[in-house]
Amino acid sequence: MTKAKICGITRIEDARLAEGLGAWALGFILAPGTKRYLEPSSIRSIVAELGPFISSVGVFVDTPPEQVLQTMQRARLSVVQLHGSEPPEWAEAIRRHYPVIKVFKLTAPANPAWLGYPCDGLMVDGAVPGSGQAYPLEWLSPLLRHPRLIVAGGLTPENLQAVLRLNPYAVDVSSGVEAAPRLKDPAKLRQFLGQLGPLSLPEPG
Ligand SMILES: O=C(O)c1ccccc1NCC(=O)[C@H](O)[C@H](O)COP(=O)(O)O
Repeated sequence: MTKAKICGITRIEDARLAEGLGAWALGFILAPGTKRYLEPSSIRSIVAELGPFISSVGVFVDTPPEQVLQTMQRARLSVVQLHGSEPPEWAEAIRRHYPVIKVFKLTAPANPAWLGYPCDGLMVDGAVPGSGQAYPLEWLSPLLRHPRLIVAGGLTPENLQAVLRLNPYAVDVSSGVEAAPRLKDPAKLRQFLGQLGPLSLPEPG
């Protein structure tokens, strides 16, 4: 069953609602200067309010491994997402401490060589993160055999079903469930997460 990561969380109420609706993971943006950036101390306060079984993901862009590890500790996060052009050696260093999701941005069909990158989850995204930019789903074909493929980029409650037909490990969404940048829309969160998990299964018989 495909899982869901809700990214760009900045408020405790959005985190609680997403967790209550069955999200597998929440993403916190740690790339300074970007519009959903949140200070590690604020992330830590939100994470402290969550249950023990949800993954809290720190999203970094080209941050050196030592700094990633320090920030992860300060924010009390559990998974690292590398969203820039990080070399494989950086991922290997971080993986000694945390699971790593590596993101590749699609501007053309996916490159099968990405399957060899040392990571625990492989995410594909649109060209500009957090912008709602989509791409032709056929571009994912070379990666569909990855056991933990996470599909992101321009997802919304309306187009989610097309992606679910590909049966990825997880989907990731940010702007598609927002009322405005930094603020999740409760109705959109419900529409999105309601399509995943046992509640979306048809009634037996
Ligand atoms: O969301 C951001 O502002 C962001 C900034 C810098 C690096 C990564 C960022 N987001 C990462 C995500 O995982 C988003 O969920 C992903 O790009 C999909 O976004 P959207 O197309 O808006 O659903």
